[in-house]
Amino acid sequence: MAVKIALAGNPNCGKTTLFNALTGSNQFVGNWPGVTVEKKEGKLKGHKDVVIMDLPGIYSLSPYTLEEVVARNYLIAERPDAILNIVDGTNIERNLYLSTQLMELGIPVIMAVNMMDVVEKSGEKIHTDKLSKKLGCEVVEISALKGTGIKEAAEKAVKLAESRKAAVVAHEFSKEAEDIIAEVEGKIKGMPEEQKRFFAIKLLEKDDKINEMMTNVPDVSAEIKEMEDKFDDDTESVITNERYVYISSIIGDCVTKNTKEKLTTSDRIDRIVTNRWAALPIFALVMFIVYYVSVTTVGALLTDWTNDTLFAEWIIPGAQSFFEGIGCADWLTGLIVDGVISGVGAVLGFVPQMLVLFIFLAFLESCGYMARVAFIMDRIFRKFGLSGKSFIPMLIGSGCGVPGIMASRTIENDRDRKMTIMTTTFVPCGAKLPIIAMIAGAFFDNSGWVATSCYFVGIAAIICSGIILKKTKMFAGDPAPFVMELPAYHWPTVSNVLRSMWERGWSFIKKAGTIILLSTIVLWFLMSFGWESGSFGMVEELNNSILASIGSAIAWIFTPLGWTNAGEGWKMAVAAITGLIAKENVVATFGMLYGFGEVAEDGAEIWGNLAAAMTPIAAYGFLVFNLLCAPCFAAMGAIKREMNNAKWFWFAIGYQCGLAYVVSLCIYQIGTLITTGTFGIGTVVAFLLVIGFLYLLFRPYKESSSLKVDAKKVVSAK
Ligand SMILES: Nc1nc2c(ncn2[C@@H]2O[C@H](COP(=O)(O)OP(=O)(O)OP(=O)(O)O)[C@@H](O)[C@H]2O)c(=O)[nH]1
Ligand SMILES: [Mg+2]
Repeated sequence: MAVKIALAGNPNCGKTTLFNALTGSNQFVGNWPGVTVEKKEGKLKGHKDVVIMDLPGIYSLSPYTLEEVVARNYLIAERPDAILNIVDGTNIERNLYLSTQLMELGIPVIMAVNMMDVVEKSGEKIHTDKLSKKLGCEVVEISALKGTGIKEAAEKAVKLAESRKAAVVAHEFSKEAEDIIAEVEGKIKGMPEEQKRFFAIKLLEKDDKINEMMTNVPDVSAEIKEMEDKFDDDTESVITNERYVYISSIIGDCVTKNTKEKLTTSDRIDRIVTNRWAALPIFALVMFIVYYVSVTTVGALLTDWTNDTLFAEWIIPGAQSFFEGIGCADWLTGLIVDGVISGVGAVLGFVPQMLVLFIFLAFLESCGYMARVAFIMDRIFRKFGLSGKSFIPMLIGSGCGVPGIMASRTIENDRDRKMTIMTTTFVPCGAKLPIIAMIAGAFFDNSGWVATSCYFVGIAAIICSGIILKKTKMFAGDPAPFVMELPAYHWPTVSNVLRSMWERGWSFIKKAGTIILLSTIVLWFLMSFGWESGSFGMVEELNNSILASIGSAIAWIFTPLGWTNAGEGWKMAVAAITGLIAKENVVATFGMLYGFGEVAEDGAEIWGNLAAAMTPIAAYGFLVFNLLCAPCFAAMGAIKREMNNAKWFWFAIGYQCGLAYVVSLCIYQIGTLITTGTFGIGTVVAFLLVIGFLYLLFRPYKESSSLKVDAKKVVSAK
């Protein structure tokens, strides 16, 4: 039978880093607490029958948020054969709080003190031998990042697990507390001796979920009362206090601190980047650089080469003549060249830009800056009644919306969580980058502000939605307090950054080879067949195709958004709809409908045809529509899972599409008024929408509105 070893520890102590190193997996690692939200299983390298389980980080075994519940339930209900307790060596005192709880579970524990590379640099000493004796478990020193000591730690954990010894608790609380715990233990029946302490303490703490995990629950109200009377405090605080007293009693012996207290580099950097005034401009600048470099400079050079030379000059003409040369049927050549290569190729052309973006994101995530951004944004969010915790899902969402939505699990408050799920995908994800780059290239001469503005349009949409939704009954309430420790900055290793980039880039390429390929094939059939001169068959004129009929049937919806030029509005409509399957499809659809391959043959600019189809204002509106409207199928699935309620799911999708439509309409109508002076019904509607929007944004909160009424009454009474 396989042996199961669970990695448990505080958030951000390096569990996933160790898990990846031990199992050869590629799970997501980031330098902030709360990265892992689901348990992940992997086989220990070199051991066929040893399963390692990566768990979300927890501060204690009293869970508050969804991902903490995952970790606790696994430890209690599935009982791994051993726990490898990862402890952050730079923060050992606080980490031991969880350790004392893990050791009460009755599962053999081995402790790995991680981040030893940092500890050694700081001049601190951890005496593992003493620690081991006091805690009654083996303690080893490791650095998950550098890979030192991890093999030994794993081997020891395997041995411990295989021994299947029951664990004994070595630490002790004060005599009074221990006596009461012993009384409760005595009342618990039908449970192995070594597990009793954990349940006894949880019963004393009045943990409301522990009853479900026990077959018969003894009545311990007398003991609770006894403890509360003796210590003059509630039981939970008493036990917490007992733990800390115990930890401080041993820590002096086990750790020799570096007495020279000096300002660490992290503190010095934080003085600048989290400065009240400089923080936001720095963040804006960082994001500008990220998007500027990835969309406009380095990324664009690579992408232009891939699009203009690789695809346009070599692959497409090459494939065309190859298939014609071997006498392939016309329709098949069409399918392959005008369908698959034009569609998938148009998407793949943007891969270099995406990889550059992913390198930046990986760097920002693993160096620790992203955690600061959440902290900075919290100051702003709080003013509007939002929690900065909502910002972490967004940061993750700038890579891909699916993990972004899942990261909402770290949010305790259910309303805030729902709101975050609804708004996270507003931030441009990797798959939206091709749309941004295409529009920036075709209409705005690759200007850097287009991409950066998209990022900030996304943030603005989140903040505005937050404010507006918070003022409705559904979401009213104070934001949950946001407490996040700021991890120390560190240089990410090159291999980690590259691995993270590749992981994301590869899943993107895989998508191009599956769902996007499939979409282009279906689209090609729809755009190549139709009714022409009274009979059904392959059409000469694109406007006679089935796709054109479908598109035209819905195109009127988007007429107010300006997607109408030259009667080609249906192409935009079709592109936006296919974008709901996967965002890259927008580019693939344009690639096919605007002849990604054909234009190139006469040497014209690759996206020249597209540029002629819309005004730049409408194009920007189109871009914003695609940023804000419902995300791809995968992300919609994630929304459905996380909401776990059909009504909420449809509300979220409806809200996203509605907002996208309104914003896009206002951009087009008001932008057109400014640039050309055209005024019409659409303009009036746009202004009314803006006024309505401003009203929703600035109307007082429910509580304060009642105050105002009172004030008026007072005035009139006079
Ligand atoms: N210097 C140093 N950094 C490390 C070490 N181990 C992990 N890290 C870094 O610590 C950060 C957190 O690592 P993760 O593996 O994501 O931590 P985790 O415990 O899985 O975090 P959660 O999933 O949030 O609970 C990352 O930036 C790692 O690169 C180490 O031994 N030394
Ligand atoms: Mg993790």
